Amino acid sequence: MSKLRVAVLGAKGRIGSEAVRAVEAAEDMVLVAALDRDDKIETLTETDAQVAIDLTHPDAVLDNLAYTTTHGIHAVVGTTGWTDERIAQVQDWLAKSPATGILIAPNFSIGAVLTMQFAQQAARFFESVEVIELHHPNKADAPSGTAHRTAQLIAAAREKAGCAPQPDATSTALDGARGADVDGVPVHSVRLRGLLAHQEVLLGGEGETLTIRHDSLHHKSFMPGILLGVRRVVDTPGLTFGLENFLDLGN
Ligand SMILES: NC(=O)C1=CN([C@@H]2O[C@H](COP(=O)(O)OP(=O)(O)OC[C@H]3O[C@@H](n4cnc5c(N)ncnc54)[C@H](O)[C@@H]3O)[C@@H](O)[C@H]2O)C=CC1
Ligand SMILES: O=C(O)C1=N[C@H](C(=O)O)C[C@H](O)C1
Repeated sequence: MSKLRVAVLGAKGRIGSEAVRAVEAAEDMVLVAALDRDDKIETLTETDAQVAIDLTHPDAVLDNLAYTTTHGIHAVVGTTGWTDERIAQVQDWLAKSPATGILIAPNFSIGAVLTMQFAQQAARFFESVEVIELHHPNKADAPSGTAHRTAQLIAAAREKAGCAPQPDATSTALDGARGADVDGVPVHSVRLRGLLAHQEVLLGGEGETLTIRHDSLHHKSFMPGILLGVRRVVDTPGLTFGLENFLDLGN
């Protein structure tokens, strides 16, 4: 069987450099390009890349996807900063290149994906839910893509179940003290040297709390998810949002 021809964008970055090593070590893949900021994206077509893994920056990812989609190159995207408008733009490009697949995953680690699933499952049983994400201080965006997605999933589950808005009697607060509001769910961002990527979902009800916590302690935690995404995206045309769609989670 021929090997998948894979390129990494953001190859000199924290997660991109780990992805380069993971692709090189995968027996069913060959790394055809490892590009960073000053390299020309045309290298993707020159090297006949089948899949591009984008681990760059929210300011760069859309231009990269415009190129890959137009040229029929599948993409596995870990870069964050997704809004409804940006996703709609990607859908427009895909409509003109219907055989192309794009996977956008807010988080490639299995533990983080399960955290989102468990939080979504638990959300309707508790009066209050808040999300705290904790990352290294070099991170460009806040809140994290994972926390944003977690809060959206929680809010959707609560709305579907007809939950009342969360109680909060705060009448005076310093700006930011109650976090960012994502669809009614407060999301708090901590940036601290020594951390990598961590998240807690706090759920509270009468006389009890439930805390769901996940810790990524090394960038290796994201690699099995990225490699799975590469293997699956070539046979999955259109946009897939979330690695859970490629995992058999039984729901
Ligand atoms: N979905 C997931 O599981 C994960 C996602 N991420 C996300 O991946 C992104 C990168 O994170 P880090 O590696 O920590 O950042 P980083 O700053 O260490 O690396 C980003 C790299 O992309 C390069 N770059 C910028 N623009 C580029 C362009 N147009 N073409 C090619 N390369 C370009 C930069 O020079 C840099 O080397 C962030 O959005 C982060 O949130 C990070 C870890 C896991
Ligand atoms: O920047 C990071 O490091 C990470 N970014 C992703 C996010 O914003 O959720 C995934 C993980 O948290 C690591």
